[in-house]
Amino acid sequence: MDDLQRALSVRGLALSILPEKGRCLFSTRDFSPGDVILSEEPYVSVPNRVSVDSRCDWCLTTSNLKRCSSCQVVWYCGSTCQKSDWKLHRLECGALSKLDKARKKSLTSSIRLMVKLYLRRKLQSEKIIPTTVTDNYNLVEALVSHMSDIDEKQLVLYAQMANLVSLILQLPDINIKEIAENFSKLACNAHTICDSELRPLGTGLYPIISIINHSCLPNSVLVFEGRVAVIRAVQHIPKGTEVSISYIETAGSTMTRQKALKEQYFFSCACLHCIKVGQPDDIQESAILEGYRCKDNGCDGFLLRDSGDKGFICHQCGLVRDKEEMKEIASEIKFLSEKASKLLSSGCIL
Ligand SMILES: C[S@@+](CC[C@H](N)C(=O)[O-])C[C@H]1O[C@@H](n2cnc3c(N)ncnc32)[C@H](O)[C@@H]1O
Repeated sequence: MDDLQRALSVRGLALSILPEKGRCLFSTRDFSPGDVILSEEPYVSVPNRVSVDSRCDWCLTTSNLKRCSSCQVVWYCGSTCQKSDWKLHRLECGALSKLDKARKKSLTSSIRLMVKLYLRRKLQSEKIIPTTVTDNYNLVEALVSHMSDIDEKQLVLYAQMANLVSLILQLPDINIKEIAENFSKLACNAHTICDSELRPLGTGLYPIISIINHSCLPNSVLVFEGRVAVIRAVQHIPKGTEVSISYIETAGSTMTRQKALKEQYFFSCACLHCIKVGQPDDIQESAILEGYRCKDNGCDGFLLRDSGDKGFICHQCGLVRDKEEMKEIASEIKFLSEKASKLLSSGCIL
């Protein structure tokens, strides 16, 4: 911990713990908009499984790919990327080569990410890959898992996935429960690696960046430069401020954001945006973003997502419309607007 604090303090950051949020990063100096606060290589990463194109397992490009002739699963764009990944892929290749064709085809990104996580841990513990204060498995151990919040169905799924990982790895002393817990950690800590146009390329685990908490009014943003994750300030961050990013699409109503955060990250956001829930400007903003007018008996209120997630409730007359009704309304609106744009483009409406 002291070594990590020292490494962070060089960057103008400090690790702290808040009772309501757990670990967090604070600034120990001022940052200006655009400043790079932190950048991190992934502890492990995998390309997305894409139907037509494959991606280089190291840099995630789709150009000049050649498949590993031995395992027939992993692709590289050239010898530089292949060499960078070789120590880990040598082990992974041996494990994947033993799988039959159908199993190889059904390998998901999450399974591959977990296999790589355990192989990297093994290589670091055997000192084949060096360990540093910002690149070690202890940082993965420290991640939150929310195991006690997960429902039974999800736990069963994680246990099945853990069994598959264990079958692929064939390592002695492998702990299925620990692998299942690591799947839960990935769910609330791994990041989707995107290109500059926000197209998803892969998934990576960045254990230092994973210390950063969420705000719907964040002072920083996570972007990717290739596989490197970069945290940049989007506003002036004075010394002594918590660094925050947004985990979700912020262009949603307060209830929609709260629902997304609760479902994936198991917390209720209490940022300055969220505490305004129910206030006139929050209702106005939510109505613009979600766009349903009540219109029941001429009511001019807005249908907004209800906090209990039953459906939508009119803030003016209190009418509740359940999710099915809202789905029907949404598809009717879609149908009508498609019809209108067809008529417009055919010149029938002037
Ligand atoms: C990626 S981790 C962030 C670091 C985490 N606080 C820790 O102790 O490792 C995500 C988890 O942090 C907590 N968290 C993040 N942002 C929060 C917030 N604004 N309020 C409360 N908890 C938050 C939630 O438990 C969430 O699942």
